[in-house]
Parts: sequence; structure tokens; C-alpha cells
Amino acid sequence: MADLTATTDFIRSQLPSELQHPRIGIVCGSGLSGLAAVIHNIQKIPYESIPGFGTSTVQGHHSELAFGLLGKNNVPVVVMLGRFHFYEGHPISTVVYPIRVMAKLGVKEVIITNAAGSLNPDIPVGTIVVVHDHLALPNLVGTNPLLGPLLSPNHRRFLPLSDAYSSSLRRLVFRAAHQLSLEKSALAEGTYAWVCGPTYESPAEGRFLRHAGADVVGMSTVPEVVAARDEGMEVMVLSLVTNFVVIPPSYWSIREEVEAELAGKPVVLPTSQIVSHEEVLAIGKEKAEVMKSLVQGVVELLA
Ligand SMILES: O=P(O)(O)O[C@H]1O[C@H](CO)[C@@H](O)[C@H]1O
Ligand SMILES: Nc1nc2[nH]cnc2c(=O)[nH]1
Repeated sequence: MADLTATTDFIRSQLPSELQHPRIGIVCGSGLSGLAAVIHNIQKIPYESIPGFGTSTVQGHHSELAFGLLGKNNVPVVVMLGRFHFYEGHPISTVVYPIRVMAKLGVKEVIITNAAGSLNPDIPVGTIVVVHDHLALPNLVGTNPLLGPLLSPNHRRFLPLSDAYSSSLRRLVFRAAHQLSLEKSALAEGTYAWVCGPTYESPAEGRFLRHAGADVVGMSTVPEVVAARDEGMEVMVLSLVTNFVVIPPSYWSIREEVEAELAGKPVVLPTSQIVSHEEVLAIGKEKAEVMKSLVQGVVELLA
């Protein structure tokens, strides 16, 4: 891992003193970097210039670390305008490096956003899911960001994750939503499944994740959550549902379809939907305002 002190020294050298000690860290997911528009006194540092950072290569992810003041009460924040995904080929330590940098800069709470597919018929596209738990298949089978030697004697060897998603921060989301007069249906609570990607789920994988208890699925966030907890920070995650994961019934049979055709019986084909990153970004754009207001509302309540 790169040297955290060198990274934070470099970052501070690029900032005026009032922005050097951010209180809250924010990660903007696919298509959700519009938050930058409401940050006052914003200063952006390109990822490629920061020691230890990779470059975010995914469409809809800017590749800049922003510092500034957010909300009516001018809370100093550090914002990742774009993140690193494991599927981009970054080592898992690089994926979570900015989170460790946030901790080193003094951040105590991290708000993480992402775009995700819904596995739950009760959670439609456009809903913002307040994540209360996760299912991390990569963590369970060997792609855990905490694999390897302890970073310091202060880090724990066995990190519990039963309380990873702060209940007090989750409460604040619903309070902020109330202040914004959001409809009840705008928010849901649920479990996020982290998959490596970059493929979207096959129907059987979608069914599997749903049966395992996940409500939404995406290719990010959980490594950041794990690293943030490892650094002792409080975490809140908001997933914007940008699409449905297609889960046709497993009993659909092409043989029965052909036999029905040959027998001259009516054939009802399952509706087919193919998810795309363009669709993900389009919904992100549509819902950017709500996400922005919600994050800003939580920051105002927190500080
Ligand atoms: O999780 P974020 O970065 O919001 O992006 C989500 O959208 C992309 C797929 O469309 C994947 O990267 C997935 O993880
Ligand atoms: N894995 C996964 N990631 C997503 N990100 C946005 N939508 C999806 C999805 O359907 N599946």
C-alpha cells in the first residue's frame, strides 16, 4: 500500500487551510457526482495526481477528489467524484485506499452512494435504498480488503461487521427525507449484495442472490464499507435502484414453447429486459436531485 502520510501531506498542500480537515467523507456512485454542484468553495484534485490513487475508468465516474463546504451549516467535506472498482483491475487495496485517506484526514463519518439493480419486486426503479446489511460473496471466498498483514497494531485482526451500517446515521436519512417532504415510497431499507462484476447477473444468479436475502445488487461499496469500519469510521450507504435484475421463472421451457407452437396453441413469451450501463446512468441523472438533497440533508443534521 502507498504511504498514507505522503498522500495526505500532498492533498493538504493543494488546499486552503479551511478545507484541510474534512469532517464527513462522501463517495459518489455511478452518475451521482452531481453533488459537486452544491459544494461551496470547491477544490478538486485529479486522482491521477494523488500518490497511491488509481484512475476511475468507468463512464459516469469523474476521477477527482473534491473538498469544500456542504449544506446550510458549511460542513467541511471530502467527496470522491467517482470510485475505483475491483473489476477495473485495481488491486483491492487501491479500491479502498481513498477511504483510508479519508480516515487519515480526520473524517469520522462516511456516506457512500451507488447505483444498484433491484432483486426485490417491492423495490421499484427510482427508489433509494437505505442499506442496513450486506451480502459479500467475494469477501467470503477470498477477495476481502482486509486480507494480509495488519496495517498497524491499532487495526483489528478480526473485524466484526454485525453493526457495519450505523443505525443512528440511518435514522438521520429518514429524518432528512421527512424534512424534504419526500414520499414514503421514495425510500426503502434493504440488504446490498456485492458482486465483482463487470458482468451483470444471469437470471440464475439473480434468483440465487434474492433467495440468499439480498434486495439490491451492485459491483462496489462493500470493500469501502469494510475499510471504513476497519478505520473506525461510521458508515451510511444509499443505493439508487437504476434497474430491475431480470429474474424470469426457472421453469420457463423453450421445449414447451416449441411444442405449443407446433400444436397451434398460443404462446406467451416472458418479457425480456436487458440491463445496460446507459440505463443505469439515465436513472442516476433523473434521480440526482433527490440523492443530492438527501445527502445534503443528512450532512446538515449530522454536523
Ligand atoms: O456501484 P457504482 O459505482 O455506483 O456503479 C454501479 O453501476 C455500474 C454498472 O452499471 C457498476 O460499477 C455498479 O457497481
Ligand atoms: N451487479 C449489478 N450492478 C448494478 N449496478 C447497477 N445495476 C446493476 C445490476 O443490475 N447489477
